[in-house]
Amino acid sequence: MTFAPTDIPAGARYSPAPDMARLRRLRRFLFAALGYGALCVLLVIGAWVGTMSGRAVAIVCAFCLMAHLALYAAFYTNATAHWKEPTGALAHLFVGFCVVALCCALIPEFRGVALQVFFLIIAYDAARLSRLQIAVASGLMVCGLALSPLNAWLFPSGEHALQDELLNFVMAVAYLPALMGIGHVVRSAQQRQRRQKEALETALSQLQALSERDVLTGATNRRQAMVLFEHAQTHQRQTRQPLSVCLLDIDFFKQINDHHGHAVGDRVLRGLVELARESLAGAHTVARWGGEEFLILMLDTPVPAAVQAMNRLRERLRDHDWASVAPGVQVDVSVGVYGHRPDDTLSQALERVDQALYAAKQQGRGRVVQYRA
Ligand SMILES: Nc1nc2c(ncn2[C@@H]2O[C@H](COP(=O)(O)OP(=O)(O)OP(=O)(O)O)[C@@H](O)[C@H]2O)c(=O)[nH]1
Repeated sequence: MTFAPTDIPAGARYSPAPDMARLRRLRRFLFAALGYGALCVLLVIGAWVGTMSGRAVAIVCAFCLMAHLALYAAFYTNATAHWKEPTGALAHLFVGFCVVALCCALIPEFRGVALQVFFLIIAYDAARLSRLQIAVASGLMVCGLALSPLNAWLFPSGEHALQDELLNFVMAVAYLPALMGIGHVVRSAQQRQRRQKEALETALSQLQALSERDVLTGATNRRQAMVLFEHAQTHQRQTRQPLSVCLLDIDFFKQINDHHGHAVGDRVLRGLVELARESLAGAHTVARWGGEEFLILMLDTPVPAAVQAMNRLRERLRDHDWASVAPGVQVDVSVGVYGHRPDDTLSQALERVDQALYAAKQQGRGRVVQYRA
């Protein structure tokens, strides 16, 4: 059943729901930026106490600042949403690689720390990168790392320089498989969690649909019909539009069961719901109220139109060729129609429509009768 949305009062401002994905990305970026901030503080302290070149530190810090301002702009304006990798993990990795490369090239004293920082960056982004992307990033890092021993070999400067550089290189490369493994485990866990969440959501929506439907006919069941009835009442009170309530009962249904069997009776019930749905287009509810009794709620429909619609449905059911269900099956119905008033309670409305149906049965069945007080 569909209801008109509640009107937004004039002058009220519509505020769209915030883009949660964008906010999440921005938060993640700011968290990572804090790490770079800490790195820069460390560098500045190093320069201040005189263990590092102030110029080199200034260059690294300036690069960090510029790169993060550019990244912030991209995240803030949601430009990353159009990127192939909307989380910006690759861009982040690239910035990290440049920072580490700058540190290694300009501040040799800081090389060990810089490499560990790069490990942290990869570990931070590993879950969001594909295996290929991590492999490429790691390969780039290995190449970068290899420059140091190569440099020490080509331009020897001290007794143990080459050995130290080689040791550094081997230690760093040894970390890589572990990092890739961690990335893979985290990513698999995330994917598993996402799949489980999707399966749970699907199961929940199926369960909800099942709990609202009649198992035999697929019509709205009685429990859900009560809920929809209350919604229809609220709708009528808000809009002051007419609401017609109809109760339809198959005439002599017991005889269909007795002559043709219960299975045929079941198929007649299913066929009736199908035909009712076809002939009652619009925002109407067809609910199985009990055995062979159906409640029909017709929103925004005055009683004369509802009576007309019920007569059409009755004729359609009567004239329908039921031979495909079982030869010789005839179906006719009695219907009570009640024009719901905005101040009616649920039980009042149900009692009145039931009285109208009773009158239809009393008057000889096979007819539509409107409730009269
Ligand atoms: N096949 C089938 N029959 C059902 C189902 N639920 C109720 N019935 C049958 O519906 C019949 C209702 O019989 P009655 O209440 O005597 O009504 P009727 O024969 O339609 O007579 P009137 O309503 O007075 O015209 C009973 O035989 C029930 O067994 C169902 O789910 N499937």
